[in-house]
Amino acid sequence: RIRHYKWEVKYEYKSQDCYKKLAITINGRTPGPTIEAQVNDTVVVELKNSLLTENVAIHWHGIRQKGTPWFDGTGGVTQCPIVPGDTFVYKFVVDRPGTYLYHAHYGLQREAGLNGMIRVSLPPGESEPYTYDHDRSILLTDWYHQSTYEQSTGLSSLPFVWVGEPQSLLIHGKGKFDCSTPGLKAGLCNATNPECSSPYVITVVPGKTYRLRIGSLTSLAALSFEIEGHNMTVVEADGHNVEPFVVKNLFIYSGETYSVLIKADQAPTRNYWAVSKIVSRESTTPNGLAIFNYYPNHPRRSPPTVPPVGPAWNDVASRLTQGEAMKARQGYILPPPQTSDRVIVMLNTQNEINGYRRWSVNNISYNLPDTPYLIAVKDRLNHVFDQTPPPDRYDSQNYDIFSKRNNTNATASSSIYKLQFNSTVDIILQNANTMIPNNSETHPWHLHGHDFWVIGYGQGKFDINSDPKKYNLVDPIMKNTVSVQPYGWTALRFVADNPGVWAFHCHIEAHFYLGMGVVFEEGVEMLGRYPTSITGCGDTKGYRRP
Ligand SMILES: O=C1O[C@H]([C@@H](O)CO)C(O)=C1O
Repeated sequence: RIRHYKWEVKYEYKSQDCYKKLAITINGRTPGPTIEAQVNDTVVVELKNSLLTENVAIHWHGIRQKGTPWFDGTGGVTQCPIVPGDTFVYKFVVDRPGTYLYHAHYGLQREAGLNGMIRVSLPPGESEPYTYDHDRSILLTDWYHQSTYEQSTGLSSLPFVWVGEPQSLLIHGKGKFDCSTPGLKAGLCNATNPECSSPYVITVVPGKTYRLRIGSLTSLAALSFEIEGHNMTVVEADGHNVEPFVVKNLFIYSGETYSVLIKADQAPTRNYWAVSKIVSRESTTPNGLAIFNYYPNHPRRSPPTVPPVGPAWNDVASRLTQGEAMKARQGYILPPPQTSDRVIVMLNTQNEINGYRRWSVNNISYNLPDTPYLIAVKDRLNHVFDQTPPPDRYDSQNYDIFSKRNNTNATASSSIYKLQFNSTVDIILQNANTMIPNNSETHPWHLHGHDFWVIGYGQGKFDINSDPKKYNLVDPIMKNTVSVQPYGWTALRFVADNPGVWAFHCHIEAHFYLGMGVVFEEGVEMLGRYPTSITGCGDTKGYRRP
């Protein structure tokens, strides 16, 4: 079946958290409409760019794009961005059930609210290995009052201006900023604006079980999500069934999705709080609040209690515990290849290059070329990006991940990793100290075009001789996004079996913008003709294929 969507993307003033700001909307909404499809449906999105002065591209996060790498929606990697006034047609098959996301993948546009969810259901007659009465989806985001222009200018300026902590946390597009905050410009914040005056409501019928699909597309924040007084049983992560485990609060990083089962089994005479809270950074941002409404109580009736405070922001151990608790569900285990053909260790560092603040992988900070790689590789336009391959290792013997380093030899580059088609690749993401003493951050890494097995986590420096012996090669979960904890490492394995060019990057929007990512290429020579709609920029202006 074809699922056809017609979307218009434009800037509009929105007051998601009572503060008026220019948001990017789809058909007037942020989050945009949820794409609902069944396994093996073809999704067609006809996207009109009405941003007037700005390009756009949309990435279908978690959809592997088998056979359609040109519709991955990654500006500079898989397509030329869509110029103002143009309509671009994305067309791809959703080949697996589960919960996925979509969002802008151009500049910092995700920050402005261009995001939404994708829900792929099983074909009729097939069922999930768990039962529930109703299915609901919520998207968690953080929200800044500055525009993408102000943010991106600050990030690429001397002196460096960091985006700072978000002003609000939104639950499915709704939040509440305190309009009595001193220093606000008159007329911008209006606590009685109907767009924000009541929180998001999840209505439940007492006694019923809900599958709640939770996605995070924060720009920066790692979150803890909880529903007062209710346990959650995690059953799905990034489209894969997990061996069920119960949590009081769910840690969720930007780019991840989870399904949890929640039974409405508490006193039905009242409502409860649903809370999102920033973890892994010491943030001043107030918690996001929604109402978990027990029918027939009034949906706007505030719960009689104070919202739960959630875990401490710096409780790394609990976050690692959740990661380790996640295993592929019995009966749904796809064991990884037991050995790999190549191991790439990626040291994540914050650097300065010519005085400019950047993030790097093995001392290389990523710069996108003007001509998308997919076209450049397919048509052998070797001059459009750096041809020296990036390194598979950093100098781990002499690098102290626990101390502040200047990393003066970091450089910017547009080089890419060429992977042998069908080879098995291990990636070890190694975290380190930032340029601030005694500070290391959390980074969610997202891989396009593939799922990977999460085969190991650890604290401190990864030891290539002993740590691989501890890998879980029996029942590891597959995901498309995984976190790397402060001063820790995460190991993942994937098979390079999807012809195309694929970004792999930190999902913190400002970090990718500052170079924290790499690009993999595999099997592009096997691809047929790409659609000409992806050309038009860099060396492909007025282009005829060689
Ligand atoms: O890239 C970043 O810069 C700031 C800080 O390190 C310097 O202001 C921060 O928290 C980041 O994640």
